[in-house]
Amino acid sequence: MSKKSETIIQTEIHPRNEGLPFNTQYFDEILVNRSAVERRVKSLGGRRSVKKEYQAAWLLKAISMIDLTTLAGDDTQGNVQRLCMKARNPVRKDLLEKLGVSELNLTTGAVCVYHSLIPFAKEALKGTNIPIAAVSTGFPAGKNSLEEKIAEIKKSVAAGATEIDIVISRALVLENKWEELYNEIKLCREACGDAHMKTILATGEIPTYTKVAKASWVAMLAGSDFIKTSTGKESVNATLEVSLVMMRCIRDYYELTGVKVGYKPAGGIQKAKQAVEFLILLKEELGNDWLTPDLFRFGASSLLGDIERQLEHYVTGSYSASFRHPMA
Ligand SMILES: O=C[C@H](O)COP(=O)(O)O
Repeated sequence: MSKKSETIIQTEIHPRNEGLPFNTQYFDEILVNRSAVERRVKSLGGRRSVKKEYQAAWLLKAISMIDLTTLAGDDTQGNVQRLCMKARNPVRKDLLEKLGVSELNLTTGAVCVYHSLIPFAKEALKGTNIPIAAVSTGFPAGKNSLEEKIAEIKKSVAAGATEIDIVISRALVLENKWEELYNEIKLCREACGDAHMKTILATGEIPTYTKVAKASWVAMLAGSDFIKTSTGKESVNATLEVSLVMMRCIRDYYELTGVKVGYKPAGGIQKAKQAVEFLILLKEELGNDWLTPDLFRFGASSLLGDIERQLEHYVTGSYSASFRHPMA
């Protein structure tokens, strides 16, 4: 692989997050100032100017960090197979050639499906290293009993999922039952075994950024490998504001433990331009170390299509967005 391609896709194995014993001292005092969050996000707008040759690199990087998702009631074997084909070859060969990175072994970060579709994804991804992520624990509402949640996780792992996206019981956050939430997530983590666990907070259903931050801390203390914003089914899904709050919790947890927890914004990220905004925030808040599929994913069903369209515009010279190379 050429130097140029290597800088686009860099993966590194990060140690699992083993968590810490429950203690409210880590998050008791958190008080997030909403207007400070909004000001910081506003400051991202319109002040980046970046070399044109780096624009495509950002978009290719973004592709490598997509959990290519289908989570619809009408999912079938056929559409999961098509999704997996797309995950294996997310960008047309001729387009990669025109971009000068034809040797790049580009895939999406993972595919994300319901439990019952895992066998079809497994078959369609044979011979690749593309992980299968399964949504579990009564996705999307998370209203199943804890026993059912644990059983569901174990079944998905046995079926071949190597990543499990769990949903938390939002009521525990709303009622400040932090220790109960910790115990629930910890049991889910144990049920995951070697599979990496992403914990969905469903931030659109959490009324304050302070509670989002506290829930993020509880999820990390209980051993989540990633914290994730949303199921994609709430009325408000991933936002830059909530991402800022969660990324800062990840940074503080790293400072405390030396462990890097991953971040996954999900739901409603449909445009290449939006994806780049998330990556700029990530780079500024957590640094280049997090610009890898091991530590950052987009949960998205339609983002890839728009990125491909923008890459087409890029090679025909009509792409106008401007931003810096992700690793620059
Ligand atoms: O986790 C992934 C989300 O469900 C995808 O949401 P989306 O369909 O809005 O991209």
